[in-house]
Amino acid sequence: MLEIHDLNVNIGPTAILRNIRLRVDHGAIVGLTGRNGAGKTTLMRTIMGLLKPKSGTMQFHGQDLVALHAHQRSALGFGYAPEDRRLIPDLNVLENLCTPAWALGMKPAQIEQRLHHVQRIIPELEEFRPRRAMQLSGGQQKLVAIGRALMTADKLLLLDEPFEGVAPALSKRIAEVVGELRKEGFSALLSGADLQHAANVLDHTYQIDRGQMVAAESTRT
Ligand SMILES: Nc1ncnc2c1ncn2[C@@H]1O[C@H](COP(=O)(O)OP(=O)(O)OP(=O)(O)O)[C@@H](O)[C@H]1O
Repeated sequence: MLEIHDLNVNIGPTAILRNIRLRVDHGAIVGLTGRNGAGKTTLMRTIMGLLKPKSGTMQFHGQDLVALHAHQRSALGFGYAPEDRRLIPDLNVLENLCTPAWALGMKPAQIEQRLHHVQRIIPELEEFRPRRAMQLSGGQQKLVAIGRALMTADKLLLLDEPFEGVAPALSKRIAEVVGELRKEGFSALLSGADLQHAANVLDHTYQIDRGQMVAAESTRT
């Protein structure tokens, strides 16, 4: 489904990603591990179209992604929950959930339908809806960021560091949500220095170090 070959990404004059290859099959939950600064966020941002590769190919269902802008990739069914969540602190959770749907020009009835679907996967969001984003814990904000990504995504989710800085009970809950996404037929790429919490839902884990893939292992039988 998503296939990346020989991807090279520079930020300014510095080579950040080198000869990256990665594959996410339909319905697969794939991990991307590596230390801080290894290049996980850079890879996610490049897949979303927020950074332009220097060279290499990225295809989604055989379609060339490199030629598409970020909003065109969202329209293909991609959702992105960034590491720093990027919630708008003064807006309530409902408004935060709706921002990408508004940006894509979805009609109110369609937004309502998506909200219903997202809340079925993450029921906590219904209770959070009236609260301002700044009133939530870091882990609760991560759940909202996943929900927001789901508002426009129906195929591929990129979850950058979903467990980073999250208390164990909420990490367990986020892993359950990833399990639900699998049941719903989503594919996902999850990054983290430690993906232990998600070990039983990951199909494969890629390991990245200093901008290069060092290993890919199968984690499920
Ligand atoms: N805007 C930027 N300008 C210069 N260098 C950058 C920029 N963004 C990232 N880098 C560098 O690119 C490398 C990869 O960073 P990246 O954020 O992708 O790593 P990461 O694996 O996601 O780690 P972290 O969890 O710390 O974010 C790091 O060496 C980082 O310093």
